Amino acid sequence: MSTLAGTTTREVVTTPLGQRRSDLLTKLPAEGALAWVRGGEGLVGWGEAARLEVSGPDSLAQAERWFARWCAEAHVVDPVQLPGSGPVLFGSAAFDPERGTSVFVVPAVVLGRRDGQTWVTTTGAPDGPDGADHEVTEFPAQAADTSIGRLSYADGAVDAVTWCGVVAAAVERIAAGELGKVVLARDVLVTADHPLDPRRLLLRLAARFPSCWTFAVDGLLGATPELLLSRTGGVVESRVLAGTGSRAADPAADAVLAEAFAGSAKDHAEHRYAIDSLADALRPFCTDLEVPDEPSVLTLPNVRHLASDVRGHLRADGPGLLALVDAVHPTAAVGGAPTGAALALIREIEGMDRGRYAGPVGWVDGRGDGEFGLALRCAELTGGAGGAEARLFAGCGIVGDSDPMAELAETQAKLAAVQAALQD
Ligand SMILES: C=C(O[C@H]1C=CC=C(C(=O)O)[C@@H]1O)C(=O)O
Repeated sequence: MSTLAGTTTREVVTTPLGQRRSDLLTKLPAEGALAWVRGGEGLVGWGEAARLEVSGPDSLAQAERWFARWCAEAHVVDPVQLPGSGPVLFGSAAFDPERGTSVFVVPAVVLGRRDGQTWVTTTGAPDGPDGADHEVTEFPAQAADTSIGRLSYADGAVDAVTWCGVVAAAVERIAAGELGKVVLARDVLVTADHPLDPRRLLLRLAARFPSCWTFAVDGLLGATPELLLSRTGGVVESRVLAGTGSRAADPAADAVLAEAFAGSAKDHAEHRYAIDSLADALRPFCTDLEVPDEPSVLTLPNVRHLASDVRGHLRADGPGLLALVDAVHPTAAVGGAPTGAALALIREIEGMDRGRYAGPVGWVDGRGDGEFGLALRCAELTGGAGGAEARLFAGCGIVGDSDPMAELAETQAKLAAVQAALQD
């Protein structure tokens, strides 16, 4: 299904706003918030100039063609000429496009900041209500601080005990030689007394996880530490994560955990699968690809991860960013290895519809620059506008020596990222 709003020539006008410091996320309205922000820079958007919902194996390719046609019919005024200025498409793709629906939105208004420069882009019919005069106002501060009251949690598709059994079954299948790694996930349901304001969640996540990418697309909100792929001109970059260690409040205990984690053979094995899958899929499109020999440790408030930053130069005839995302997804950070066997096992035993969790989420502009992360550490607001319900997700890489109880504890530590942001 696809809808292309507006039949008249579109006017896409980017206006420089100079050096502003105010928080981009505070500009968002409560309805239809779109965001991709890290360290105070990035893009926020609202309103819909066009929207595409698509499912099936060629969803990302369809979205790429659709946005190219949309841009070709637009009259663009863009004196800023930075990645993210001019026409922008936000997207949140299903983890498994054969089972889920991917959502793409061209916002009516985008507020962007990069390298200290701020701009606003408005899209609409010439002289229409969403035209270049659109006011960018700040919402009242209390909107982000409004209490949501008590939170109550319930099992998602699979309860915790059953999920441990699912992990044990996966370990047996790995031991039988069917595959090397599979990522298994679970969800929990949360209901609040009062409506969940997406801006409240986004502001709290961005403040607590400044090294992560805080995102919102069509009711899926989170702060992901994992960059699937970015493209800036001919340069592609990725931050591959896999392998997770716990944190302790006491500094001495935390140092002990950090040392054990850095030397953990199990976590290094999990990481190797993920980095190999990304590098193998990306290399054919690149003239060169720098892949670190050893991962580094990324420390977050709730967990620590093994991380590898990959960088390459695209071949001149390379495809667009959405096609590249399609080529690399799912890496073994969210699927497994080999990919086909892992996806088949996830469909067979996970017992949950992932929807857009663990799928690519981010943005692409009319030049083909953009950033897509993996939708991790996230909540899907399920109650509609003004709703007080959400689904939270977390998954873990399972290898031959995984212990189901330890993996359950790992999902709990990952879920804590959004839970802390929800709590008063
Ligand atoms: C699948 C998730 O995390 C991935 C990213 C980092 C570390 C992971 C791990 O150690 O299992 C996962 O591969 C999730 O957070 O839901």
